[in-house]
Amino acid sequence: MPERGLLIVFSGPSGVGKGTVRAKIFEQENNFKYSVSMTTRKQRPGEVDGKDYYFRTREEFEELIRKGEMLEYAEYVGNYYGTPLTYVNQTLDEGKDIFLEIEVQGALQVKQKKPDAVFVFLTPPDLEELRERLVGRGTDSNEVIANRLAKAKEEIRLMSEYDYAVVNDEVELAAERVRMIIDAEHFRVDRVIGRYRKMVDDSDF
Ligand SMILES: Nc1ncnc2c1ncn2[C@@H]1O[C@H](COP(=O)(O)OP(=O)(O)OP(=O)(O)O)[C@@H](O)[C@H]1O
Ligand SMILES: Nc1nc2c(ncn2[C@@H]2O[C@H](COP(=O)(O)O)[C@@H](O)[C@H]2O)c(=O)[nH]1
Repeated sequence: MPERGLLIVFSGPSGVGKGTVRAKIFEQENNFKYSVSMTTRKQRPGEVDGKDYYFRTREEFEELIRKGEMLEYAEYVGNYYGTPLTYVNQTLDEGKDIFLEIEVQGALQVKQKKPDAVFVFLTPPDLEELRERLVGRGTDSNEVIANRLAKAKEEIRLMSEYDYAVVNDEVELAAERVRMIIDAEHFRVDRVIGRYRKMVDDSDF
């Protein structure tokens, strides 16, 4: 049996740069898998179904919740977002690391169900910079931006639930910090001890 992969939960307020930092990490790292989320939000121009998100109706999403097929889900600013369970479990069973990019309510559910996951919170240098990033991205109305900023304050208050806080001042630096955290997590004694115990138990001398 391969050692189980690492489940990395990557959160932070909308617009902080999670997607941007994740893309930078994935440029240099091809051992990770990415969990494509499901949402009922409207598809933005350029977004691809099955790559950026699985875009579904509320009815379809609620049916999957009923069938127990979501690892976690949350309502965020009027839409459902969630993580399909099967792909995550399959990937971990294959011994590969998997990256979830999700908001805080969902992350707290994962913490209950998969306590050995690694929880990383990406922070903005300050709230004004966060607002500028949301405005600069140009994907949301002023009303949606105001709602997302209000959510951001709640989310930052819950940062203490995470294992690591990484500031996204510069994309390259933030990506390097997250990579270092993941590397270090691979060397945790509780992850490798089982292999060494077996080696010692099975040896003839
Ligand atoms: N370090 C940075 N410095 C300046 N701008 C940044 C930085 N990181 C990301 N951005 C910009 O901020 C905007 C938001 O980034 P991104 O879409 O990656 O955020 P997100 O956290 O994934 O948002 P959401 O949670 O809503 O999906 C983008 O326009 C991106 O180019
Ligand atoms: N709980 C979950 N949150 C998710 C998931 N996928 C994305 N998200 C978060 O939702 C907000 C808004 O995203 P946007 O694409 O509309 O800007 C953001 O914080 C995402 O990280 C998920 O599967 N579960």
